[in-house]
Amino acid sequence: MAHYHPYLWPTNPPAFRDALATYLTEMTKLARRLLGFMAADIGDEDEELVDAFTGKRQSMAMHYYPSCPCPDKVLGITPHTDGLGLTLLLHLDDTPGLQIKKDGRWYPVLPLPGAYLVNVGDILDVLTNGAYRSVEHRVIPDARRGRTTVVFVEEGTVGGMVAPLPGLLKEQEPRYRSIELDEYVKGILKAIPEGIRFVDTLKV
Ligand SMILES: O=C(O)CCC(=O)C(=O)O
Ligand SMILES: [Fe+2]
Repeated sequence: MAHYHPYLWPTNPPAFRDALATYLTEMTKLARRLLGFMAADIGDEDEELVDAFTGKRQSMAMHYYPSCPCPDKVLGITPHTDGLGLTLLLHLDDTPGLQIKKDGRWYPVLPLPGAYLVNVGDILDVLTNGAYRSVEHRVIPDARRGRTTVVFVEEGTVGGMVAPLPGLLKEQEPRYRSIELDEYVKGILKAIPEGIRFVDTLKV
């Protein structure tokens, strides 16, 4: 809990911070379960993937995208892959807007009532040695309706390193070189304005 900073959130309405704390607890449990499924899927029997995320930094954001009369002229969020580990996205309404890129084309990802959108970030890509690929996405505003989302993000490392899980490297060649988390974050911040994906520079 060293990174827990509830004072950053508004005090009005009065129940807001408590509700967020409960939400964070439940999201942490959901993330653990999802990572357990992913670990089983990639043959990570010791659940190194779950350990990589346990007790690590988490963050949350709430996005509001106002409607825009010229949606083809602006972007809600520019194209990117999530730089950190695992993103869980909740739609608070049924306004469309999120798109993912596949084979050079953009495809809409429509909100489903009661469903979370699980977005693989670059660190999860590295930890799983490329088994789970991070996905490029963007947000387009809607012409008539606003859109609100809640984003929960977790970071993962192997002993402070952004690196393929050691257990996987017993039978696979590393697809990424290892780097300390601090250096990784500095790398991302430098790469964004240059329009490059830092994780691409780690590929071997
Ligand atoms: O609000 C959304 O639909 C996407 C947000 C997003 O891509 C992000 O926060 O990284
Ligand atoms: Fe994103």
